[in-house]
Amino acid sequence: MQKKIALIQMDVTYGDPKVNFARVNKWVKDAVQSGAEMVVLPELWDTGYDLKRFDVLADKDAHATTEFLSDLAKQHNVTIIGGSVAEDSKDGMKNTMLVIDQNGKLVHKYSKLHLFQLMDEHLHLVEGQDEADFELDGVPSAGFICYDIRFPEWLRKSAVNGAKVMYVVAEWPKSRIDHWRTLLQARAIENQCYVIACNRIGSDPNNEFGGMSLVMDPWGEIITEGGSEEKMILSEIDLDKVDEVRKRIPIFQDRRAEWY
Ligand SMILES: NC(=O)CCC(=O)C(=O)O
Repeated sequence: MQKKIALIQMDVTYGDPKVNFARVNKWVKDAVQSGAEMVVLPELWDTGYDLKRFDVLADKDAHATTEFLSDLAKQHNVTIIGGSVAEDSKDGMKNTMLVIDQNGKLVHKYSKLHLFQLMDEHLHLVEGQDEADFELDGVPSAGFICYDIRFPEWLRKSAVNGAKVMYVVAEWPKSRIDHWRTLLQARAIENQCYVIACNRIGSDPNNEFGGMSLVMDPWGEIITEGGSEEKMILSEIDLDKVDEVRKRIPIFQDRRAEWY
């Protein structure tokens, strides 16, 4: 099974959802015109890290953002890994990933589990209480948000549950972009799955972001990499490769979970 994917390595205007909605509208249209069947957006594409103003900016229960992405998905018959958005939930503010199928149905909602203290998330957000796993077009998949990739046990859980594709959405600063690449490669190799990772570009008052969005195959080879400009990265994945790699080195049979 093959799939054509567009990663939107976009700039995000700090604290201005209206401008960012218009941007995403155009990017999704361009991606579909280029033949993409799936579009992946970065972390907090609607507000950026304007956490201090989440009380006025965050979307109540992510209703408006879900509706916006759902309309786009239906209109263009495309699946959207909707990055993450600022959600004003009943439990508090969350950094929430939305996954929408090509019929506009919300198939998965995941709020970031690991809050990143270096960017003050712990002061403004509450952590999610969701599983990372979901099924999309019959493919076992999982979604993670940025700092989550530093917790291999969290991604491993999804691989053990059967995930063949892991989506990662991020606002990862340029200053640690080597960590980004290395961690993603390790997650792909150790879990023998595709890693599809979309990072933003541009800057906000506190950080310059690094781009380098990428698609990594289950052998850990980079199929496509985004560099450091604002752009759409088109890539194709072949899911049969996951089974081939898992057969060649059968780590899921060989692991001795009773020892660790
Ligand atoms: N937005 C994030 O979670 C950033 C994580 C990050 O930069 C890291 O080094 O980890």
